[in-house]
Amino acid sequence: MEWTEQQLQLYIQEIQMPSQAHAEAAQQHSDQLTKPPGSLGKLELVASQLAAITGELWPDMSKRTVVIMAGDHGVCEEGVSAFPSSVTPQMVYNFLNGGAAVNVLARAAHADVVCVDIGVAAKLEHEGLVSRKVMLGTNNMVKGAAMTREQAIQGIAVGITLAEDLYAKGTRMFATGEMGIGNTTASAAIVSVMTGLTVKQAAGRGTGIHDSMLQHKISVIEKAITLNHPSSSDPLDVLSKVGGMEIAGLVGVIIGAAKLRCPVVLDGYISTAAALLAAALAPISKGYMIASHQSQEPGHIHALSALGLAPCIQLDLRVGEGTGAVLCFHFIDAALKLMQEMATFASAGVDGRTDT
Ligand SMILES: Cc1cc2ncn([C@H]3O[C@H](COP(=O)(O)O)[C@@H](O)[C@H]3O)c2cc1C
Ligand SMILES: O=C(O)c1cccnc1
Repeated sequence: MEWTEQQLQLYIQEIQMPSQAHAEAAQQHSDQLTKPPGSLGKLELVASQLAAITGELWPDMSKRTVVIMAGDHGVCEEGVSAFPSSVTPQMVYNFLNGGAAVNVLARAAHADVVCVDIGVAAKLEHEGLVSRKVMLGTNNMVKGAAMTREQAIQGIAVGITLAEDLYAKGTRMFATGEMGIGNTTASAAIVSVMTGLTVKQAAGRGTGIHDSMLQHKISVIEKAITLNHPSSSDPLDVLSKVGGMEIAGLVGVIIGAAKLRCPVVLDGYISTAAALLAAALAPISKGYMIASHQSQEPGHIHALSALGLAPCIQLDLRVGEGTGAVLCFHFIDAALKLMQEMATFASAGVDGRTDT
């Protein structure tokens, strides 16, 4: 089914604010546990946020899914990645066969992996693949728009309907993952337009490009922005002109998760570029986002702070796929377990503070 822009806006209007009352109730409980108040730092904050999101004090987050959106980028013909576009479909099969980094980390974190072909240039067939191809790779953004506005909306709709389907099958927590050679170029363009960072600040080494290729990548992104004039006040314009189809899909997953009152754990730079667009389209969705980690891409921390988010962990990751987001599930599990299992000052007979 094709979505119109109006349908998307109507869906977005249904997103509810996370419940401040539940956040406060969770914080009050946390303050009664046998530790100095606030001393568990982000673990306490995440537990309160989960209560606000779900409306339950200790929600069951055991059914969790990392959604890997895969798409190709026309801009790769400019030479912006250390690897060829052929790696995108090859890695899709690797995900489906369980051999990628994200698969291993997902098994360790008891998470399901769902891989979606939303815009891979090659024809893909595998019984485990979710085939939702909107286009055969984006157009080269230095020659025109990466995709049409309608295709951007279709990509978002794919992400939303997938989130709805997964929710119907029991998923209560989402992680964003992606695969698409060239997608740190599209992400840097989005981050630059949406945050006002210069392209030089927003562009990083992606798969590990050397200095001269990085300079070239910066000039390619600058050229694409000059040619297409994406409007920072119109996220669909930015997505269609300098985005990527897997990024469109992730915008949809984020908006869908927010509408479904589920936390959505963001991975690295590409996921955060999608989150900037989702937040611009649906500001309330920000309350449903958890920033998992700080990527080695230099613009990532700035993109996160533009969203008002702070990463839970810093492991020098620069692989994407959803790896950091899935690792963060362990941290979230720990936060919930502490809240449920720690003794209170009263139950353990521990004296409270005396300085008040
Ligand atoms: C084997 C391999 C596995 C990956 N898994 C994620 N990425 C990551 O690298 C790509 C982005 O970097 P760039 O913009 O420089 O192309 C994306 O596909 C991202 O998911 C991979 C890249 C490679 C080569
Ligand atoms: O931050 C990321 O997610 C990232 C960084 C480099 C390459 N691929 C992904």
